[in-house]
Amino acid sequence: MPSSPITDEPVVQVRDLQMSYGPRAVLTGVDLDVHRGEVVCLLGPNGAGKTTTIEILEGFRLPSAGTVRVLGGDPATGDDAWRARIGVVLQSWRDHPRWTPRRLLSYLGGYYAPYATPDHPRPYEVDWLLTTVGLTDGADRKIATLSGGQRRRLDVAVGVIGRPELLFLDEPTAGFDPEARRDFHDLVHRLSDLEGTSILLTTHDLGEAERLADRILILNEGRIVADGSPDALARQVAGRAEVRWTCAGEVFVHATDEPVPFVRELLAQHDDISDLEVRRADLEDTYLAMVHRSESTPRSPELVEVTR
Ligand SMILES: Nc1ncnc2c1ncn2[C@@H]1O[C@H](COP(=O)(O)OP(=O)(O)OP(=O)(O)O)[C@@H](O)[C@H]1O
Repeated sequence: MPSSPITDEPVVQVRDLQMSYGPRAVLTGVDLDVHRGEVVCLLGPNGAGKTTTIEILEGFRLPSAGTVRVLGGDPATGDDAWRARIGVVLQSWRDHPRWTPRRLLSYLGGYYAPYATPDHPRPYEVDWLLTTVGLTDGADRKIATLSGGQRRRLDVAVGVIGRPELLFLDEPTAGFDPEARRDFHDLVHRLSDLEGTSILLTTHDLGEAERLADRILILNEGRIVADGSPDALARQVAGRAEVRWTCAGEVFVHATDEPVPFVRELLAQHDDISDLEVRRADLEDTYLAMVHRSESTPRSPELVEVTR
C-alpha cells in the first residue's frame, strides 16, 4: 500500500455496513464517505452504533456485512504500514500509569518512524506535540497522577503522535473543561487546515459539532438519516425563522419564511416594540428533528405561533 497516494478516492468509503451483536442488529445499512481533508462529525443518540462504526473503520471490530474501505484498504486486513497512517483516540485509554507523557509519546513515536516518507515525516516532534495539546505542565509527571483533563489531552496526543493522514476521535472532549475544549478545537482546526488531516469524530456536544464539522452525519436506528453541512441540515429542517418580540408588556412569537418584510411591517405598525429577536433553527433543533423524523412517530419541526 503506498504511503501517500494522490487520489480523489474518499479516505473512508462505507457501503451497506451491517453489524449485529448476537440477535441484535445495531447497524442495518450504513453508507458514508469521508473525503480527504474533511472534518466529519458522526452524531446519534446513545447506543446508535457510533463507536461500533468507528471500531469497524479502525479494524478493531469485524462487520457482519457490507463494504468498508479506509485509506484504500480493508481495515480487517490492514497491515502495519496501513495502521501507521491512521490515528485513533478511543473513549478511554488507561495504561502505562508509571510512565510520563513525554516517555510514552517518545516510545510510541518510535513505531511510526519507519513509515516516514520525504513528503510525510513521522512522528511529530514530542515537545511540539506536548505544547500543542497543552500538556507541557504534566509532561514529566507519572501518568497516574494526571488530572482527568490532562489524561484526555494525553489520549489525543497518543492518537496523533504518528502524524496520521486520517484520525478517528471517539468523544474526544468528554471530561474537558472549557479551556481544554477550546484548545482541542484549535488543534482539530490546525490538523485539518495546516496538516490536511482527515478527521472523523463522534460527539454528543452539538456546539462542538457545529464548530468543527465540515459535514455532519446523523446515525439513528442503524442508518445514516442525515448528511450535510450544519447550515444545509438546518435549512432542510426549518427554513422558517422565528421572530420574537415584546409589545405592551406581552411576548409574541411568530414563524415566517420572510423575516425581513415581517419585521419591517411589525415596526411600521407598532412604535412600542422591544426585545426584538430573529432566530433560525440551530443544530440542536436540527438534530432533534432529524432523529425524530427517522423514528416511527415523526414530530413536526414546524415552529408554532404562540403568545405568552
Ligand atoms: N461488544 C458488544 N457486545 C454486545 N453489544 C454491544 C457491544 N458493543 C456495543 N454493543 C451494543 O451495541 C449498541 C451500540 O453501541 P455503541 O457503543 O456502538 O453506540 P454509541 O452510539 O457509540 O453509544 P454512546 O453514544 O452511548 O457511546 C448498544 O446497544 C450497545 O449496548
